[in-house]
Amino acid sequence: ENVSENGFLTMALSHFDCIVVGAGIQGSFAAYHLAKSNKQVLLLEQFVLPHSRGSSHGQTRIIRKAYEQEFYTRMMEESYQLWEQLEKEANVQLYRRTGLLVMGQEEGPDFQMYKKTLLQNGVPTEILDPVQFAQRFPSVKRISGDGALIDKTAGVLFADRALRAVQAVFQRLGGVIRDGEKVLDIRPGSLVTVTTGRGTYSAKSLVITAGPWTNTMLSLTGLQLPLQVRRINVCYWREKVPGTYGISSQFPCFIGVKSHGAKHDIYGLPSNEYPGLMKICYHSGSKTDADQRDIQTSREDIDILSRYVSRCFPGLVSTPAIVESCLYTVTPDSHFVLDRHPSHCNIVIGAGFSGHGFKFGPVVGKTLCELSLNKTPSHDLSPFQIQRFQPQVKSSL
Ligand SMILES: Cc1cc2nc3c(=O)[nH]c(=O)nc-3n(C[C@H](O)[C@H](O)[C@H](O)COP(=O)(O)OP(=O)(O)OC[C@H]3O[C@@H](n4cnc5c(N)ncnc54)[C@H](O)[C@@H]3O)c2cc1C
Ligand SMILES: O=C(O)[C@@H]1CCCC=N1
Repeated sequence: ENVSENGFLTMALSHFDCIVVGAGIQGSFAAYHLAKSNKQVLLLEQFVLPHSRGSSHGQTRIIRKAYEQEFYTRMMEESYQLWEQLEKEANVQLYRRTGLLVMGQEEGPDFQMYKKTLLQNGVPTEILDPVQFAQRFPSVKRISGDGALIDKTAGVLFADRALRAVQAVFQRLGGVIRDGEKVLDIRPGSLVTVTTGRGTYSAKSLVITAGPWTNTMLSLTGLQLPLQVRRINVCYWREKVPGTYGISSQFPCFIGVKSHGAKHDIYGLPSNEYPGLMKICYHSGSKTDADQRDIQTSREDIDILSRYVSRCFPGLVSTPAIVESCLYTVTPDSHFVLDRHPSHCNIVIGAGFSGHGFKFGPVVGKTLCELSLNKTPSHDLSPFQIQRFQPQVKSSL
């Protein structure tokens, strides 16, 4: 494989400053920031790109500053700026502002935390009383006792387009993507050696952003993190009158905070990618294995969604018209892992994005780049350290 068109061995290409494993949104942004720091970077992806087997595929994701934890809201300040920068570099629209409607038990701790974080951080926010809610959203039935607010900064990210854009800019900066090339072995050391099905490469540092395959990769380095892979049913619901909940009718994204007795949040995006269909999902799913996800194990989440849709969204047919699938890689506290490997400081790990990492892609990529280049991280990484899992972290050697 290391033979160029004119027959010379291209040995020079097999050594890089940094190798990134996994070309989902996090690995692609890590590679992009490393290339911007003038590093020679190799981005390895097991599947031929684009693919729909991980967590970063699909047309849309929610972007928002509304979070229960302030550290995410603060990181999003920078993430918005970096998304805008990528839009300019790639000359493509990646974000459309819609606002985010947050609904939840008014006096409950979750809803109160969203409200507090938004207000304390000066995020443009509207609080709606029941009368204002009914006037503004006649097509949504508010659950009695629910409060409602709008994060006005929120909107939709065009996910597939974003992934293509960041990879294209990375390549324009001189970065190398090798797709259809699965990493089979990792040898830690002052130079890390990575073997794929097609060749062996070395680098001063390695970034592992393997999504649902993270523990498979980490087992090659003697580490296991407490990560669970979950299959998410991505459900689209037909509008009885097309456009009722449409992006063009200024309908917002929404989060129903543990609504209607559900253990997890329910969230949705206005109809857009499939005309006449609104995407509404449950923020959990059945445990699976990254390579076994197509074996459906449970429909419990779809039943919860159907009940919610029929109660709160009377303008939708309450059985899904399309069900696609996607994977979450979830940590015990739902916070990310952004850290160095505990035994090998030149191996950096970005994992466990727990179903809410896409919007942070640019800032996560920047952080992984900083860790990999031994720079001081721009954000406080204490919520994301591996040591918080002790004693659940296992050595697999
Ligand atoms: C249904 C759904 C809805 C979501 N909604 C939102 C949302 O609204 N807002 C938001 O911010 N986030 C959302 N998320 C979460 C977000 O999409 C993920 O956090 C993010 O995509 C994770 O990206 P990743 O790069 O870590 O993983 P992935 O995209 O899975 O990338 C990992 C890559 O590593 C590759 N890889 C693995 N092993 C190897 C190997 N051995 N060799 C080479 N390559 C390898 C994989 O093939 C894959 O391409 C949602 C997720 C899902 C599933
Ligand atoms: O990250 C997001 O915004 C979405 C909606 C809430 C649950 C998870 N993903």
